[in-house]
Amino acid sequence: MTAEGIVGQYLALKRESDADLLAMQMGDFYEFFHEDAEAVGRELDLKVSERSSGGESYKMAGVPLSELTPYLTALVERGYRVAVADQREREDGEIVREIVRVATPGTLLETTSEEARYLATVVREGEGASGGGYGLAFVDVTTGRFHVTTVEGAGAVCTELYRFAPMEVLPGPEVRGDDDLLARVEERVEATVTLHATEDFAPGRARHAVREHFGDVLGALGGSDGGPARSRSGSAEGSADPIGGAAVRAAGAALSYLSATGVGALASVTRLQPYRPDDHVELDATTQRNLELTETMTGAGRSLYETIDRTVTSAGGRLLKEWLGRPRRSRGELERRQSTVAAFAHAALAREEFREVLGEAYDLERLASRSVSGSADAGDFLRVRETLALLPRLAEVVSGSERLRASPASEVLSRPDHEAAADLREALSAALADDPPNAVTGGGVIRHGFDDELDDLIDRLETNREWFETLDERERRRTGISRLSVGRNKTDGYYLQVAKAEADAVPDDYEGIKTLKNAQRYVTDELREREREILRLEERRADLEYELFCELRDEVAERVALLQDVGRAFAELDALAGLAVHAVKRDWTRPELAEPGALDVEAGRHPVVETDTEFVPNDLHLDADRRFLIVTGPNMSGKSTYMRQAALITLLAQVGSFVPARRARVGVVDGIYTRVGALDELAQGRSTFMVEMQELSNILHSATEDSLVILDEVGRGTATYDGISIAWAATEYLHNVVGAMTLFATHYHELTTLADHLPRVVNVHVTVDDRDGEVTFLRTVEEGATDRSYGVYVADLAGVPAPVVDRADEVLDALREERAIEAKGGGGGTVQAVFDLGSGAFRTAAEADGGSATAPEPEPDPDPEVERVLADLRDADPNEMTPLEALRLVQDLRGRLPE
Ligand SMILES: Nc1ncnc2c1ncn2[C@@H]1O[C@H](COP(=O)(O)OP(=O)(O)OP(=O)(O)O)[C@@H](O)[C@H]1O
Repeated sequence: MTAEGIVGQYLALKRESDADLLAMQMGDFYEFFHEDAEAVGRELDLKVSERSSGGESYKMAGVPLSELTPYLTALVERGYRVAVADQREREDGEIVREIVRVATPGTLLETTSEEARYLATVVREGEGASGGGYGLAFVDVTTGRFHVTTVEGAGAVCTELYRFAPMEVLPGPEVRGDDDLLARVEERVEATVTLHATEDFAPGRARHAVREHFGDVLGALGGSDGGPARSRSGSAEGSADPIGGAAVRAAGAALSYLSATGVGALASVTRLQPYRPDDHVELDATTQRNLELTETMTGAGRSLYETIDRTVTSAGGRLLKEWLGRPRRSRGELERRQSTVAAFAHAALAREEFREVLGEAYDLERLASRSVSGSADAGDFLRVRETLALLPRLAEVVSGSERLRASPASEVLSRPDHEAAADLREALSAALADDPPNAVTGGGVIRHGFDDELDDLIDRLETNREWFETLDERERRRTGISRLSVGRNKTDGYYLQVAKAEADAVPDDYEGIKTLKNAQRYVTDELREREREILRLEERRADLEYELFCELRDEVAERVALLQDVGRAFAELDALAGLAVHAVKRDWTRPELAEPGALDVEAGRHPVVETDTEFVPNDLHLDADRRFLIVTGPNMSGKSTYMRQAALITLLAQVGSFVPARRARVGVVDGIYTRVGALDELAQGRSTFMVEMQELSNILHSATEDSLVILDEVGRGTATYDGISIAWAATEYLHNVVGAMTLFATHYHELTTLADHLPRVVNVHVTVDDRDGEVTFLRTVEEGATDRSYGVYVADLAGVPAPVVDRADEVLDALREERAIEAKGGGGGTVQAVFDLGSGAFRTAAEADGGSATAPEPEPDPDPEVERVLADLRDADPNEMTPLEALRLVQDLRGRLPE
């Protein structure tokens, strides 16, 4: 075919696929043309050559067939979707090329990273404005995990997307037009957005895809199979059914996409795991970022995950990370995890032995996926075998320790089918050679004694090879030629080589095939015959071994669920044992889990800050009567740390971990909401105040009385009085209406007075010692408000000249003059109070109106002379008077007043 023909074919195939790049096989290479070649050259530093044909020039870049995988992986990991077209010879001899697969970020099996690689689909029920029910599916083909759920509202969609951090997102047809949602997704998640065929999102088709893959799972899960939402527990009012119609559509579309991209990974997805968002603690995307669970806001320093991760396997690390993003609400499950952590924490010797054995484990979930997709090699199966062999060893360690034996660890370990695992292990041991080569097609993979036919082939091969090995000696003896040797190479095959000087002595049956400078090469009939036999045997052996290997691969693929079970049990125990190690190392304590609405921490610490600071522990107490703490203290005193510490202790407790405290009692929360500084939005050029208000709005809408809310300086992004007003109103609302446990750090000293009038608001402050003008941060949190207004105070500390500081104080007082805010108490019986910014104190509403605190006296009729005095006073303009005139006026007016 001409070059134009090839390029034409390339472009036609490219048009056929919606991939970003196309790799097309041409003989021993995969080639990219035109812009694709440029993109690949740029991304992978690959040489791009300029060709021309028929007056047209085009760019071209290629990679050898055997090296496609690493290049493909690198491109896909950079976010490209790459179609692969293979070539094949038709019966009539013509070479045809067709796309056999599309490698995409969410379907990539050959990944080098240990991170989870989720593909997400998002659909919305019905047309119309955004909001309403959404169905979500998350599938990781590298581990076979497949989660589906239904959520309400676009915010919840972002929350779930942030939790799973997918590599690729497939928006359903209704979501594609929702620019707002897509923009939010793009901002929060670094994923490739792919527009997959609309028809695969259609309810009937999607349901069919789910049924075809999983069987009648929808009925079994108690799902409504597309009908009205029905909850599994039947009790959770208002919460969406995880496997309702929208979720089925999302799941079905994900399955269709996996099968359309042709990676063969679909088979690794063995179970559909529906979940209800309310199984987990609500942790919106902002909060996950603010709490720096898996990455820090600035990129510097260490995240919570990096600080506490002591797992010894990559699957364990992945699971721990997932847990941190999805804390649980079920006390039963949490107590089970805690008991396991406690057992590992106490049984130090057994724990270390357990971890040492577990450290030998390979990533079984990943190996399972490779096995079913057909990409596993013999080395992978050795790793499967070795990892399965750890199961009885780990069981032995557990049963050898009284504490571990009595803990849920032994139940976790007994979940996978040990007998089936042993059978598979034996099958692999029996079949696999000890040190098989990577290539599965060249022989040497299957163990001697596994298959009679193969053994026979190998024996015959050996006999023939031995014949060749001893041939030189035999021929030297037979011919008397001393410089005679036997060799083999690609072009000549086996041959006899005789030094030229002795060439005259060769017998008649020697047939010359090549003349070299100093030697002559020969073959004989028998040698040819033996050679043909060896080639035939070698080929047959390779074929047979490959056949046997494929049978083995099928056998392993059939046990994919078993491998996943073992892999998941190992991951879970690794995560829990890792938490125990950290708990012991940092002297953490097992928190008591309690009903929602209480948080009681004695000598608590911040889990990340404590690792690199001489940390000053602090107490924290919240309960039904003390639900709202206003935290004051100068900049840098430790307010944020104290509040984040509260959130992180709660979160860790709801992951099942121990917590950094001497003692802790944690009421299980339904959500953690935070609103803290706005570093990153600034970088994105958005209005910080707008973002702040959106986040506040989300908290006020979403939090419940079972939630924990952390507010750090809300209202700071606008004019002071607007800021105070918003902070004030938010406090009232959270206190009176929402009732969430709240910690609110503020520099608005004015707010601290709210504690006197809202019954459940309490002031605490972080102490500093500022005697002798030297400031020492004490970091202890004490009851009561600070008696200072810190803005001016900090200016003073910073060395701003005294006249400026004094003047600032005066201006502040002037600003506050005559301004008063009414504090609204919750419930009918609460006294309405008015806050006077001038005096910094509350008065009752009656006092504020000018009366006294007691019952108001009836108003006397106004005296007409007094009215006239007042009228004259109003008309007087002090700016037009000299001081003497003003003095006279005052004297005059006073004289006219009745006694
Ligand atoms: N209890 C503590 N023990 C030791 N160091 C602490 C403690 N609390 C906070 N710190 C350290 O003090 C520094 C300031 O803390 P933080 O950011 O919480 O202060 P802040 O009062 O919120 O400041 P700002 O008002 O400026 O936001 C941090 O570097 C932190 O590591």
